[in-house]
Amino acid sequence: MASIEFNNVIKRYGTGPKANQVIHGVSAEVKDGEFVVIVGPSGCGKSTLLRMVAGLEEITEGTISIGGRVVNNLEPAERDIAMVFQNYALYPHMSVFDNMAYGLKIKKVPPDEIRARVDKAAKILELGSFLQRKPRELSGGQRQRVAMGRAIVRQPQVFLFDEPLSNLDAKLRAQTRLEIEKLHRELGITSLFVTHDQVEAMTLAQRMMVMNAGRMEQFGTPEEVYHRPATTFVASFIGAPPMNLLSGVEGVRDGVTLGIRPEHLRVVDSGGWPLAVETVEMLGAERLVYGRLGGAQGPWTILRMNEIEAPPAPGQTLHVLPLEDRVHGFDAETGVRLEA
Ligand SMILES: Nc1ncnc2c1ncn2[C@@H]1O[C@H](COP(=O)(O)OP(=O)(O)OP(=O)(O)O)[C@@H](O)[C@H]1O
Repeated sequence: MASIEFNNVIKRYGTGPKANQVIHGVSAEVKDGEFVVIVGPSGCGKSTLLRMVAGLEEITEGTISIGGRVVNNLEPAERDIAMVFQNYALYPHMSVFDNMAYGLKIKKVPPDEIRARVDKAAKILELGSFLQRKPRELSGGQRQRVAMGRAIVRQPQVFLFDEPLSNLDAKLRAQTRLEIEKLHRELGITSLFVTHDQVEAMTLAQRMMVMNAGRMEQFGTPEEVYHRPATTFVASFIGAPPMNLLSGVEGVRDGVTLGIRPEHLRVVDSGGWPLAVETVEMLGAERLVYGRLGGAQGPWTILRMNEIEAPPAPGQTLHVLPLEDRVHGFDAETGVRLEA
């Protein structure tokens, strides 16, 4: 096992005046044995970051270390990592056993040991009864487990996952998520997991790295990121529906954007801010009320109500107030969190 250190990592594609810088100086340390999720919207640079750790992409400036050793100039095979991709890339003509054993055979690991390692991985992943099948005889979730098995048998220092669940349907995704969590609990191998899905990030991560346009906006536990977002970007990216970001609210000084999660707005009998209701969405256990807050600029303000509360009608004006200790303040210009 090993830590992973990013030291002012910069990535440019191309050279000269046409160069396109996509990672703008990322510094962070992933601790030995930690499960870290890199999350952000499409194109923010998360795969590029992962591929630089893997050695599939050159590091333009700065360094990446694995276990205290700078790996910038090491070949992928010398980095002691194993990568799981979104398209499992199994060999179709080989059995599950041979797919998992292949990398070890190439490395001339003795057959007894190959058998032992594959059996152990198959047990952890509950693939024991599928070892003689071909990939086409497996479901998508089982194939993804074989891909993970292939990574496990190599006993790497680091696991790298690039959106491994995005080809699975919602139910299987949730199930495989639990399996990956269990895998990490049992093996404790340092893991970097890339996804654009914030639910996946929140549920899997011990810490998450939230990326936006090639910069790391926050690196913290899911609780920290959710309860103390460092920027308005993080505030609106994590959480669905997103945090309300309000400016021009009565009693709030200029230059401050207020952040309030939809579940932290409460309807009050009188006083409070007027909210003109436009639509109400019924989602089963809860309702989302979309409205315009008096004086506030920007998009809808969203209020989350549980289904037991009487729903407002479109056109009605509610009076709402936030829970006092759940109001976030951000610098309107920079988007950075204001303390106090
Ligand atoms: N080989 C390349 N040459 C030039 N630009 C590239 C190359 N690969 C990626 N990029 C650019 O780098 C930026 C980051 O891409 P990257 O694939 O890392 O994003 P991502 O966050 O993983 O996105 P997605 O979730 O869509 O995969 C994008 O703007 C992309 O267009």
